[in-house]
Amino acid sequence: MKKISLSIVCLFFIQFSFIGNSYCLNHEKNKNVDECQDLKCVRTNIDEINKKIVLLLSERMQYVIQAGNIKLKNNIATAEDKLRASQVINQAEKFGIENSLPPGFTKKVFEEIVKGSMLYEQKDMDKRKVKD
Ligand SMILES: O=C(O)C(=O)C[C@]1(C(=O)O)C=C[C@@H](O)C=C1
Repeated sequence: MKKISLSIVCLFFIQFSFIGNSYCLNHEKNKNVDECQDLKCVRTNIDEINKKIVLLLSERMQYVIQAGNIKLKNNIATAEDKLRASQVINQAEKFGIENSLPPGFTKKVFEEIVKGSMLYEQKDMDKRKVKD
């Protein structure tokens, strides 16, 4: 009942006010995990975290592309740096464990991130090589 009346109030707000609009559509966002007691709330927050992860990956990729630019300037034609890649993965795995993630989880995620980054960096470097 409480939910239905809140929805009616929200429908009214969405029609007539910007502040009400954002409150009604966003009030489940950024709830801490203990405040989230239903799947809808949990999934709303997971979706928001996913967006933050994607934004960080996009920012990271800009630095990866810049690494490729610097390599080309220094006459290095290969994006892959195996030593650095394994340092990045091991450092992330250690930090993951320190932050309560299951062993091996962060390693797997970062293996994919670093491999995908390297392939995209190489593609971009090859494109530039042809152009210059
Ligand atoms: O540090 C570099 O040289 C990069 O190009 C970045 C990066 C990474 O994603 O962290 C990508 C490819 C290399 O194999 C190593 C590391």
